[in-house]
Amino acid sequence: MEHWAPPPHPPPLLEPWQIETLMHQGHLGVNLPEHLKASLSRLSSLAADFFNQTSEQKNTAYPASHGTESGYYNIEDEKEYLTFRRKSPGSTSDLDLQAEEVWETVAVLLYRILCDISTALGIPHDAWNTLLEDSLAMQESATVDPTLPSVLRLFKYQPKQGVADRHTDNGLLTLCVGNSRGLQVWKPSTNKSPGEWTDADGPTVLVGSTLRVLSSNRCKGGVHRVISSEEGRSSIVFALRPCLRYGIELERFGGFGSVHSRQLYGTITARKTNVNARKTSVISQGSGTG
Ligand SMILES: O=C(O)CCC(=O)C(=O)O
Ligand SMILES: [Fe+2]
Repeated sequence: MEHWAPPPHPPPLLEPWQIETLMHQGHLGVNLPEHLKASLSRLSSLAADFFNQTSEQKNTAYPASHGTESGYYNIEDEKEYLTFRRKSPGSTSDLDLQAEEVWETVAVLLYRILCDISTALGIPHDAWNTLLEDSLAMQESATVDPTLPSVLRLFKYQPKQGVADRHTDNGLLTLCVGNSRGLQVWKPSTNKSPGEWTDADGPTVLVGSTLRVLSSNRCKGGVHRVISSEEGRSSIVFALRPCLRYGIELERFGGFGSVHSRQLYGTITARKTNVNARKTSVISQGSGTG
């Protein structure tokens, strides 16, 4: 029998003009497949049930750990959010299972977009393999694995006060799906017009700083913020961040030399203030979920 090798990478997802737009402005509104929309909407209603519980129930079910990086976190009079980082062993709650399903589907979608970007930039698709190890599905683990920083976040912004300051996410790519307006993206200036904030147009993919750096700035970082709204807002955010276990040969990405992923990501995160933490100091350059 003739042997067929498996396809080396997933099939293209976006049109070349969409990839060009994403790389140029750092963000892009995307149409999601129907099955993912249904999956997100189930997660959104389970998230609403979760947020309707008492603080004690929320803190007990998902204790915060690693600062803002895992579990339930509440910023008084602003927003509350639940961060999934791993699958708790033995968990069978509907919310956990739905989060796991959304993680897998969105991670694969972002991986396909990463491959589309690679095609546009002449980066071999397998250059991403070590950076995505164990990240395309939620890993089961008793404790948070510091080498796997990807997160799925469910936000509930309070009416009139829920915000996130201007920032670029840290990771590779982020998908934000909100139930109403509030997310704004920065449109870079062109010859004809100055830069401006515009409302995100539905589900939005954002380029994170790690991808910007790996692409030697050929992909711009997606600058965004969340502004308050009368009715408040809920959103689901998945941030695909690099696995921090291996060195990266930068030649494969069109650069020079090599760097350990942990060092690269550490440098990127060290320069920023977390826009999802309680405010303690003046923000210079913010970073959010991704
Ligand atoms: O709620 C959103 O849609 C975006 C939140 C955000 O930018 C972040 O957490 O980094
Ligand atoms: Fe963000």
